Amino acid sequence: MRGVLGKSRKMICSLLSQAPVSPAYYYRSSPSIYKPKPSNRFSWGFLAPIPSPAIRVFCSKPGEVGGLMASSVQNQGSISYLTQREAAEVDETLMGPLGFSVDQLMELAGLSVATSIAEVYKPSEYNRILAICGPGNNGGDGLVAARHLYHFGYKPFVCYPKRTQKPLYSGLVTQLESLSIPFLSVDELPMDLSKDFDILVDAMFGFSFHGAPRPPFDDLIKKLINLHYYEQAQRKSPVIVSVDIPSGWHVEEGDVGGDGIKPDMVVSLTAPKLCAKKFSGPHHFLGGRFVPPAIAEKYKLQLPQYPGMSMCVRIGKPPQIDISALRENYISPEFLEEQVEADPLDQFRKWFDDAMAANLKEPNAMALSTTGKDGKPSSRMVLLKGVDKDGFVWFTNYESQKARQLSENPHAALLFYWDGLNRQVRVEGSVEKVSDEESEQYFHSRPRGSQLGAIVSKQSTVVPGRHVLHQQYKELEEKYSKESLIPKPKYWGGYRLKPERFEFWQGQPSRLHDRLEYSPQETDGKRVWKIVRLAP
Ligand SMILES: NC(=O)C1=CN([C@@H]2O[C@H](COP(=O)(O)OP(=O)(O)OC[C@H]3O[C@@H](n4cnc5c(N)ncnc54)[C@H](OP(=O)(O)O)[C@@H]3O)[C@@H](O)[C@H]2O)[C@@H](O)CC1
Ligand SMILES: Cc1cc2nc3c(=O)[nH]c(=O)nc-3n(C[C@H](O)[C@H](O)[C@H](O)COP(=O)(O)O)c2cc1C
Ligand SMILES: Cc1ncc(COP(=O)(O)O)c(C=O)c1O
Ligand SMILES: [K+]
Repeated sequence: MRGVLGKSRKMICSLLSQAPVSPAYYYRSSPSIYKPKPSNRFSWGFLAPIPSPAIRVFCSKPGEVGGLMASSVQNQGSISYLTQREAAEVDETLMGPLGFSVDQLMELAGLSVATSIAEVYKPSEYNRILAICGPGNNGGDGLVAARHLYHFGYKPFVCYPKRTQKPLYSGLVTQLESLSIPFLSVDELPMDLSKDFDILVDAMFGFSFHGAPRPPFDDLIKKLINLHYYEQAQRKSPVIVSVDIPSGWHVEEGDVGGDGIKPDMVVSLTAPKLCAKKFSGPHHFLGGRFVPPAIAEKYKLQLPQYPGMSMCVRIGKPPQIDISALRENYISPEFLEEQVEADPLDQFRKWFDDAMAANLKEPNAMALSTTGKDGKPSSRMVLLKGVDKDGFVWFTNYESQKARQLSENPHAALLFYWDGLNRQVRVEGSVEKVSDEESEQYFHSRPRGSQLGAIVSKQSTVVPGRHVLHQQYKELEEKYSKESLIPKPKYWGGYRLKPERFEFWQGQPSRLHDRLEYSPQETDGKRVWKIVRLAP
């Protein structure tokens, strides 16, 4: 595989176009409607000459996508949908000339399903999962997903009535058994699935489904359909997550009779199949982050970008958000008086180190709140650039709105929020400018572009347009092109807040948070920090 992928994309394409049908396709666990395979009908060369989109169809409207999880939402212009045949061709190409094994693809597919579920349904609220797995690779994806979900903190159960006797599948079963994940037979399943499970993973059939579902899957699908009636009767019912295809749906036409299952989430794999256009549930995700550019190019596949290192990406319209229902239940270690540092600065450093270790983005970003003589507060983010016994330092423009307010009222509040650690730190005190030398020194440590930016920006004044800033920046770039040192403008420098009060907040369940406040006290002529607990 490394040999093939190590070649240039051009070479891979030509290699693919000559490739015979992959024998690997036959290694897949289950028969499919494409067997027996004609010798070259589904080879790479078959699709290549079709000039215009056989595969790509329509898309969600630009701008329509947005939503709950910034990390996972993509605003795609267009997305390709695959026919049943094309899905199988992509599959066989991946596992033929591109050197993937079924095990690899299944592992990545199952992981994508698990991460998609975890993006939407938190284990604290949706814990009990039943994965209903079919006889083919869709079922295999379900088995893999169940294992990952276990490790993510869910409690999975598996119903796998038609087992495939291949090492890949028996291995997946053994792995689940070693985690003591219960396997339930169809008879052991309750008539009504609504009471015992929070999430039902529908991994019965994928893109090789055809005809009408045969036993025992016909009844299993009915059980999922029945849940819809509980929902209509306002009874709590588990959510249904369909892997790749809602089982029982026609792979291209969708829910033809309108009486099929109505999943809450579909996780399309590799690329959505045509039936996914008919999906109107709230959560449509794409998984299977393994499509090499050569395949995407050759098939003119338009797929969304996966954000960061994510294994899944939300596609389609995001659900309507009920803002009043957005909430987290914080679960953290206890934060007790006995454990905290006597000096709040040491405590701050400890928590700051934790935020660094947790890889949080810009843990030094803090909200700075000020008020002028009118007493009207205003807040904005600034970056902490130093902290020691003398206080908390940041840099800014001395003619900005905040600077005006600080000149009128030299008191301010700082706020750090470290999401992921469920922590907040509040610092309040008096503010003064840092020395000119300190500002000079810091100014020259900044990237050249930021130094020029500081000269350009008459911070908080009205600008006629972005072009004005760019023009001035360009002129300054030329002006200083031969100078090694850019002079710091006199209107730019630092402030230092000398703390008079600290509060360390650690989020806890049921809103019973820990809040420890430090305030200075004179004892025997000595200034010490008094620590008290505040009600949450
Ligand atoms: N790159 C990719 O594409 C990747 C694909 N991946 C996954 O593979 C899935 C496709 O897998 P697949 O080809 O094994 O077929 P799948 O749909 O699971 O089931 C076929 C089985 O169902 C049976 N069956 C069919 N109709 C039936 C009926 N009416 N009633 C009862 N049984 C019926 C059929 O039996 P047969 O009819 O042939 O006798 C056969 O046993 C795909 O959707 C995705 O999830 C990922 O793992 C990785 C990347
Ligand atoms: C994460 C973040 C960090 C920022 N850091 C600074 C900073 O260190 N100094 C600064 O002057 N502005 C910084 N800004 C911009 C300020 O939030 C603000 O827009 C600007 O200082 C003007 O505020 P004012 O009009 O209230 O004076 C930052 C903004 C963000 C979002
Ligand atoms: C206007 C402004 N000034 C200063 C800063 C702090 O930047 P630096 O880290 O380069 O000092 C920022 C950071 O976002 C900023 O937006
Ligand atoms: K399915």
